Amino acid sequence: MSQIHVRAQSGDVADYVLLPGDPNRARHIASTYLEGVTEYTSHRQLLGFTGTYKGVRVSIQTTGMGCPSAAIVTEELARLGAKTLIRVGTLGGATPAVAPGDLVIATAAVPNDGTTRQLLGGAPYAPAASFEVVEAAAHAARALNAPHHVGLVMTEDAFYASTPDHARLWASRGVLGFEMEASAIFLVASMHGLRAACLTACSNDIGDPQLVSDDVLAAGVDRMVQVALEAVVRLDAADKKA
Ligand SMILES: O=P(O)(O)O[C@H]1O[C@H](CO)[C@@H](O)[C@H]1O
Ligand SMILES: O=c1cc[nH]c(=O)[nH]1
Repeated sequence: MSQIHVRAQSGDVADYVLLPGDPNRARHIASTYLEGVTEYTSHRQLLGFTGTYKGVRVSIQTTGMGCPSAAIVTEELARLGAKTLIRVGTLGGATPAVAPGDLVIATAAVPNDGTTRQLLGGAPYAPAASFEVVEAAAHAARALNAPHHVGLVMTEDAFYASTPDHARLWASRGVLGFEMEASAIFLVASMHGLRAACLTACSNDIGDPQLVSDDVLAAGVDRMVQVALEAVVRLDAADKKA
């Protein structure tokens, strides 16, 4: 049955779904990396595409920005039958150790957002990525020689509230960077028994809205997408054996 926002039918969406925030990134991934692509939705610019990568059926579904939109999309993808969700986003680095264009593979997301607070009724909870997907992504990053970090991110609502002091405080607690969707995707995926992960390319230093140069960011985004797609191939092979 078609959903309210992700206007697709069961069967339109693949088991494996990549989740960019940005619709232009969704179109870029679909047109650059997938074969036999169909666009199954464009409602509200939450563009969705399905095709194949190395013979594996994969969808690319835009989440929009922020947890409210990402939670809606995750919920509706679960209802449409998706099984494994991998966010492919950008993040503000919390520490100079995360260089422009570097890949960050989140193990969990500190939930500094209102959507997970509402869903949890204020109960403490640790929104975490699925170990199997993190492992597959880390393996793919090593195989592709993609500079990468594996660890915590913070998910927040207020893009312009972040300051260098806030970033340094959270970096001292192990946070690698800041983004705006992972906590909601992890929680809603867990509530539906789905696997989820979050890969991000570093687009800027936190507190500095100036993005890294277009070519450095584009190269980082493309490395991230290749890592995500190779992780899907690895997961699919393991899933078929299980
Ligand atoms: O590049 P995307 O995937 O949109 O991710 C990041 O960029 C947006 C903010 O500029 C937020 O959505 C944040 O999470
Ligand atoms: O949430 C985000 C994403 C990218 N860069 C930031 O500074 N914050």
